[in-house]
Amino acid sequence: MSETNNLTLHTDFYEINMMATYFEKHMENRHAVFEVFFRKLPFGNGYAVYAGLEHIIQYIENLKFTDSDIDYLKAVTDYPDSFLEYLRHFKFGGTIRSAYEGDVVFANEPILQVEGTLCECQLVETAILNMVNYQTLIATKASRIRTVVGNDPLMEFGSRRAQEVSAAIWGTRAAIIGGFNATSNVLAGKTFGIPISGTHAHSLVESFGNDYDAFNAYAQTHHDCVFLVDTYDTLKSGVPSAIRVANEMGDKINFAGVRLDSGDMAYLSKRVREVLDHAGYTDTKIYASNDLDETTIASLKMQHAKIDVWGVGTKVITAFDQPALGAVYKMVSVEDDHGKMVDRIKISGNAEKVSTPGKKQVWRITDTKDGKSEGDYITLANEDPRDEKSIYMFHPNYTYINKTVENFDAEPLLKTIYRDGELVYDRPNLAQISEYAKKELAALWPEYRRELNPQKYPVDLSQKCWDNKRDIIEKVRNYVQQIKY
Ligand SMILES: Nc1ncnc2c1ncn2[C@@H]1O[C@H](COP(=O)(O)OP(=O)(O)OP(=O)(O)O)[C@@H](O)[C@H]1O
Ligand SMILES: O=P(O)(O)OC[C@H]1O[C@H](OP(=O)(O)OP(=O)(O)O)[C@H](O)[C@@H]1O
Ligand SMILES: O=C(O)c1cccnc1
Repeated sequence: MSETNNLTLHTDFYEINMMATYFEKHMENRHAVFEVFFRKLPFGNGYAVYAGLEHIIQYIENLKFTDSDIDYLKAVTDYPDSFLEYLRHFKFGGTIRSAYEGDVVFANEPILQVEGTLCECQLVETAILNMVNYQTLIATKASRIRTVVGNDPLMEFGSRRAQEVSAAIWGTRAAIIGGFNATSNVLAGKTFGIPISGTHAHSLVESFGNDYDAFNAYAQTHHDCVFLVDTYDTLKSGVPSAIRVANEMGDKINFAGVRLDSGDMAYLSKRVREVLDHAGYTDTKIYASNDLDETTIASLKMQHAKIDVWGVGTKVITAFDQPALGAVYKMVSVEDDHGKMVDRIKISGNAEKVSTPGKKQVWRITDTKDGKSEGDYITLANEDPRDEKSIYMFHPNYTYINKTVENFDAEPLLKTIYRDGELVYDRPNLAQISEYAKKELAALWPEYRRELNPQKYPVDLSQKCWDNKRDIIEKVRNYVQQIKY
């Protein structure tokens, strides 16, 4: 959260162990390129909403082994003093290219790239994956919920159920990127400038022992009032007590809403709406909470529930139905003994798991006429489709799925955030990021956006990228065949 947080040791031990080996073998300054990608979209969604970059920037800004870090490593490892001294003076001097927070991203394409010395690339793997994996997952879950909620206000209520403090705070921020409007978490509000929003708990009513006294007391201490009406009996006691207090207080309060937190919310919301309207409170909103997610909300919408404001906690902040995104960080190119960059691959028996070697760029291809998405086109970093009149896009594994695209615009997805250790990215605020996210999502065809069984968005390789991959697979195959032990 705080800019002064030093998370340098927030890395897996094996990263520093590899750094020690590179250092001993005088390879620490070899140039390398690593890329982050995930293999499968979460929740069966048609896209993911990228988040995590702000925390990565805060992490990189504070990346430094402190004296106490060095003392700790000296105590628990057998690292030679020369390596510990190297760590003491370690400074991140690499280049990071990344999607922007709020970008829609897809499986099997690089969403972040780190280029620098072998050592610096290796050290940052764990923290970068930690931040991108969690925040992208939450932003995507939030976006699914936003899809079914339409334009209704959507509040994040999850802090009490989040996987500890940092997840609550950064998860809330990610939920805002995914389309939530406000949070109940006051620290997240202060830290990121998120609007804070809140009603009251059942304990307020229990403290007074009845709805009327509790609402009355609340109304005497707050102008804007949303009363939680389900503690004892929503229709017999909760709503009538809220109306009585509102009538008595008149203009002294803004009777903004009532909140339902249990029972059949389709039935109750319709009945409560009738009662409020009948009493003349047609502008008073009905809030709903209680284990909501995109499925229950879609169902409530289908039942024409009269709910105006949605509070969602557990299911968004914990990404309840899928606990991890599974993004990985893979080496794609490294300097050899002769100072030449060689592309690297990770082979797998499963074609989908074979990594795509080489430093790459992802181009978002859109139709010039309507700005709508045609697909993503992965090229080697030195290719630029903007120089071409038409591009041939084909599926990397099923090459018979292909198309030729003309009259297109191509926007690079990976933008430079750090150049040689220097932050060159002008960071937008969270409100700007969520506006951007909304705009990017709108550029996707609705077929990719629906939350149930969406169409698969094309993520294709350029011919050069594909040829490079095939050549390297061939080389690895030859190498494996000639091994004799
Ligand atoms: N009309 C409805 N259609 C679909 N789902 C609903 C409807 N009304 C409520 N739900 C959802 O059904 C679930 C009901 O949860 P639960 O069994 O805890 O019932 P409850 O009435 O809230 O009881 P409790 O008082 O113990 O909280 C919640 O996830 C809620 O959001
Ligand atoms: O259900 P979620 O989506 O996670 O939303 C947050 C929940 O947290 C509160 O319940 P809790 O029982 O913790 O406290 P309460 O006494 O205020 O009802 C609130 O009433 C919601 O039901
Ligand atoms: O303000 C609320 O209504 C609220 C806050 C946190 C959790 N549940 C509800």
